[in-house]
Amino acid sequence: MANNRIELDNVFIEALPVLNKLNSAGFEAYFVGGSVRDALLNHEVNDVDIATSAFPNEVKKLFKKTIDVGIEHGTVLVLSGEHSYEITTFRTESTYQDFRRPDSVTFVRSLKEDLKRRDFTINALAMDGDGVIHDYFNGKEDLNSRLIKAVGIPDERFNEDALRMLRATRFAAQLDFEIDRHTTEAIKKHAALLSHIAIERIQIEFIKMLLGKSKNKGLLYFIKTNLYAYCPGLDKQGLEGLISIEKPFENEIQIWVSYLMCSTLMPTEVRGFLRSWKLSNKNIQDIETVYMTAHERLHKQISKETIYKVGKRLSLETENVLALLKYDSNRRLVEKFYNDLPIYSKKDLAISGKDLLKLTDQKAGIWLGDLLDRVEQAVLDQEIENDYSQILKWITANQLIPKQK
Ligand SMILES: Nc1ccn([C@@H]2O[C@H](COP(=O)(O)OP(=O)(O)OP(=O)(O)O)[C@@H](O)[C@H]2O)c(=O)n1
Repeated sequence: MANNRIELDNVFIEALPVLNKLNSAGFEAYFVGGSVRDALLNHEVNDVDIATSAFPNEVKKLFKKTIDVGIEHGTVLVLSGEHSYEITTFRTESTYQDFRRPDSVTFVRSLKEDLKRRDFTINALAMDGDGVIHDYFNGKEDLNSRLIKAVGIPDERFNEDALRMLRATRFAAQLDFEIDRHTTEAIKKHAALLSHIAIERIQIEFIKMLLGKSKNKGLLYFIKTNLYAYCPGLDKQGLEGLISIEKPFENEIQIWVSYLMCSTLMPTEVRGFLRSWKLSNKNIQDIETVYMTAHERLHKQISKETIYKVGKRLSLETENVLALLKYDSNRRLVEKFYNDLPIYSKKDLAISGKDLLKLTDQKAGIWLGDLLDRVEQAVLDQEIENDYSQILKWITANQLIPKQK
């Protein structure tokens, strides 16, 4: 058992009196969930959750100070010294009607039954007061292999609570873990269920994912599994923009501004987008202020010509080019395209307006400007080379010279 036991950290030691009291009254009690996972990973543990075989009324009888925080789900908050602990009765979750949290729970006396209904094997670990780990679903092995794997059948876990799919990508980002293949497949299959989940819950996981030290790992799963398509207004370009930002994000405002700068959203659509994520008015105001300032600064710094050409090359609106140019890494990307351009302006075309007038014996008019625009686009799109005879051939083949009156 020695290698199955860990040295208890202070946060756990402080909570031992609570565990001991439950044990002395004849109940089982364990530390569960994220605290055990994090302790095994040698990560800092800030607060601990406790699961017990005692029913809520039995917990309430044992402790002097308790608050019913989620009694219908079996959770009682116990105040002990300077600390408070959520104590939840072992439970199974039976009826799921709407892919959200359980609408009816059954209290049970078995730890294994309780762990069985949890989302991922790495979150289905329990630890007793002696530091002994109780691991029924190979959670420790998955921690070692750095793998997020649903407990039991992934389809069932995601049908119980669709938010878990997003939690998987959040944990991938926070822990730098991969998501198990079957679990990933199940997420792809059930991604649409995310639309049943309240935006407030989605927002919390989305932000946690982006604050994760390996945000790109999470984002790549988020895109690959198509989960993003079921979050309000998110587009791939904006998310890919976030991937290209190398520096880790420090706060929520930074994340939203960066997303807006990279997405296809127009400035006029920004407020509606932020509202659809139910952000607070204060946050919306802060995000808009930073976003608009960034825009203005960009307008001043970058020549109109560059923006125009890059936009043409990438088939992007001016606003989006500005967004891409915001970050150094993106600047490099754009410069790459810019440097790859076959021409940098109409003046670089191998054929001129004068040439065309001479060749066609036509009078100058709107048609000439339109024609040069089309030639420019064809050359930028690399449909034809910037070569006098190739351009002429292309113009003739496409009958782009107006008939003489
Ligand atoms: N949709 C959910 C949410 C939570 N849990 C279980 O409840 C525990 C506690 O959940 P929560 O506090 O939301 O997350 P943690 O895993 O503790 O992670 P963190 O504290 O880092 O958010 C999880 O470990 C997991 O066992 C679950 O099975 N399904």
